[in-house]
Amino acid sequence: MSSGFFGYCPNAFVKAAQLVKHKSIHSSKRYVCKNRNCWLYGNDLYVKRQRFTEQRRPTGRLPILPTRGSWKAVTSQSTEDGVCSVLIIGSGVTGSTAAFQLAECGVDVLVAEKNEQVGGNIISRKEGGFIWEEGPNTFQPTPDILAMTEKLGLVDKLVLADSKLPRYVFYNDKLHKIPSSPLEACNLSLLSTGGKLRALLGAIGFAPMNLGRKEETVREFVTRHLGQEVYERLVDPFISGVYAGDPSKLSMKAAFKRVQALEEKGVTQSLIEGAIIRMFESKNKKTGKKETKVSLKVPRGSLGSFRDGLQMYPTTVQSKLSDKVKTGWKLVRLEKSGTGNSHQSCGDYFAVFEIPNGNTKVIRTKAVIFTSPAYITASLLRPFIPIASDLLEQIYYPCVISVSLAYPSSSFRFPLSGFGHLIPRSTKIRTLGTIWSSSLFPYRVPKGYELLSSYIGGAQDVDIASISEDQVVKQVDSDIRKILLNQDAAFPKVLGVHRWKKAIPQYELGHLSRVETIQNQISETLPGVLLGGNYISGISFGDCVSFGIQLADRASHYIKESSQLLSVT
Ligand SMILES: Cc1cc2nc3c(=O)[nH]c(=O)nc-3n(C[C@H](O)[C@H](O)[C@H](O)COP(=O)(O)OP(=O)(O)OC[C@H]3O[C@@H](n4cnc5c(N)ncnc54)[C@H](O)[C@@H]3O)c2cc1C
Ligand SMILES: C=Cc1c2[nH]c(c1C)Cc1[nH]c(c(CCC(=O)O)c1C)Cc1[nH]c(c(C)c1CCC(=O)O)Cc1[nH]c(c(C)c1C=C)C2
Repeated sequence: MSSGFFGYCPNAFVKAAQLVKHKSIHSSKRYVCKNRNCWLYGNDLYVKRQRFTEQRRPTGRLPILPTRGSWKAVTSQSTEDGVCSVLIIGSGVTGSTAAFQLAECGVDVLVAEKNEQVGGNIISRKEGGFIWEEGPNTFQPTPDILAMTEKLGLVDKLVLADSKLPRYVFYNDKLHKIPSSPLEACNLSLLSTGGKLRALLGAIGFAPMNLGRKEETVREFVTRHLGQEVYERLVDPFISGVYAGDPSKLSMKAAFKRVQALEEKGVTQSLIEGAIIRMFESKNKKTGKKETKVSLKVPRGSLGSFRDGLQMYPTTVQSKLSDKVKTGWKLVRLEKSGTGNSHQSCGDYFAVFEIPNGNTKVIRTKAVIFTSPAYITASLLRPFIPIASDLLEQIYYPCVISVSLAYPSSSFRFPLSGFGHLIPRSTKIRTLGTIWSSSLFPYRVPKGYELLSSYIGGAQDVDIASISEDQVVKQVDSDIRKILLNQDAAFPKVLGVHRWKKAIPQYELGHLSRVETIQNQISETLPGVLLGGNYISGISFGDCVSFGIQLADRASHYIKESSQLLSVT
C-alpha cells in the first residue's frame, strides 16, 4: 500500500477490508464513505485522488472487529415513482432533439432537466422591445435543423440573417474584412506582403511535413502550412469566435476534422488554404454522411434563428411533449438493477432525482441518454466506470461571459452592417469579439438602437472568472469604444450579463481517443446507457441536433432489441 494513497480518507482501506472480510457488506450494493471520496462496489474499493481514481481490492491483514463506521449503503434499488423506456438527462438542444424524435417513433420517453427552464446553454430574453441571446446566437441551417424545424411546426418562426454580412477582425486599430474566397484573400488588408507570400508558399506545397505524423495542435498545423501571420491574425480570432479556446492546446484533428482530413487524403496544400478561409463560413461539414432530405430550402450560407430567439426550439419540444418533460428534476444517482453479467443483461436502471420541494423521485427505465456536460456525467457514472469518469473530468470548459449592450444608433462611427468582429489575442483588447446582433436581426431592437453581444474570457483569460459583473461591463464597453463608437457616446443600456462558468468543451490534444475510450467503457459496462452532448457531437447547434437524432435512433434500436431478447428467453 503506497503512503498517501488514501488522500482525504485515512483508514478507508482498513475499514473497507474489514467490511469485505467480515461480509458485513452486500456485493451488489454500493457503499460510500462519509466524505464521498471513497466507495466500495462489488468488493472493490475506489479512492478519488485529485482528478484521478484508483481502484484497489481490499485484502491483507485485517485487524479489529468489523464496523460500518462512516460507510453507508447507497444502493437502495428503491421502488419507483414512475417508469419509462428511455430517460433523457438534460433538455438542451441535444436532449430536446432526441426526446422529440423518440416520441415521434412512439417510444415512451421522459426528459429530466435540473433547471426550471428548458434549453441548457440556450437562453433567449425579450424585454423593452429588445430580443437578445445570452448563449448561442445563430445556427448554420443544416438539413437536420431544417427537417426538425418542419417537424416542430416552426417554419413560420424561422428567421434568416443575410449570408453576405461580413465578419471582421480588429487588428492594428482597424477593422479588416475576413475573406470569403481565396480570391478575396489576395486583397486581404489584414496580412502583410511577407505574410501573404508565406501563406502562398504553403499553398503551392512548400510546407514542412508533419514528421512522425503526431497529433498536431491547431497552432502547429496552421503555422506549418500558412505561417505565423495567418495563425495570429486569422485563425487565433476564429478559434475565439467558436471555442473561446487556446489554439496551442486544441487538437486540429478533433476541432477541425474536415480540414485535417484534406491533408490526410493527400489533397493539395492550396485546398487546405481555401478550407481554412472557408472555416469562417462553414466549419466541420460532415463528409460521407447521408444528407437528410428536406423540402424547406434556404439560401446557402445564411444564418438562422427563430423569431423570439433560439430558445423557441427547446420550448416548442417541451410544449409538444407536455408532462414528459420534467423541469427542476436533478439526477443525483443512477442505480443498476439486477446482478450478473452486464454484457448479457438488459437490466433496468433506477434514476434518483431531487425535485423542487425537497422530495425525491425514482424512475425506472431501460435506457438512459446523458446529455449533461462531461464533468457532471462523470460524477453520475463514477461508481460504474471510474476510469472513464476520470477521462470525462479531464475535458476542460473555460469560463466565458456574454454581455448584451444597447447603444443609440447615433453613438456609432459608421452604420453597422456585418456579422460582427473578432479580436486577436495578440492585441491588448480583452474582449474576444462582438456580434452586431441588430445588424443580423434588425427587428430585435426598438427604433434608434443598436444591440451588441460581446464575449469575454475563454481559455486564454482564466482570470475573468473572478471579476465582478460591473468590471466586466466597464471592460467590454471600453473595448467597444475603441472599435465602433464615437468618443462622446453615452453609457449603454445593460440588457444582460451571463457568466458561463463552464462554457464550451475544449477539444484538446487526445480528445478523440479519450472519447473513444469513454464510449467503449460505457458500452461494455452499462448496456442501454448512451452519451451525447457537445463534448462528443461537435459544439455547434447543428452538430447537437444531428447527434440528438442519432441518439434517438440508437436508443429506439436498443429498446426493440432488448424487448426481443426478453421475449425469447
Ligand atoms: C456562450 C456560448 C455561445 C455559443 N454560441 C454558439 C453559436 O452562436 N452557434 C452555435 O452553433 N453554437 C454556439 N454555442 C454552442 C452551443 O450552444 C452548445 O454546444 C449547445 O447548446 C450544447 O447543447 P447540449 O444539449 O449538448 O448541452 P447543454 O445545453 O449544456 O444541455 C445540457 C443540459 O443538461 C442539464 N443537466 C445537467 N446536469 C443535470 C442533472 N444532474 N440532471 C438533470 N439535468 C441536468 C443542464 O441543466 C442542461 O440543460 C455557444 C455556446 C456558448 C456557451
Ligand atoms: C467570441 C466568442 C464566441 C462567439 N461565438 C462563440 C464564441 C465562443 C461560439 C460559437 N460561434 C459559432 C459556433 C458554431 C461553430 C460551428 O461549428 O458552426 C460556436 C460554438 C458560430 C460562429 N461564430 C463566428 C464564426 C466564424 C462561426 C462559425 C460559423 C459561422 O460563420 O456561423 C464568429 C463570431 N463568433 C462570435 C463573434 C463575436 C464572432 C464574430 C465574427 C462570438
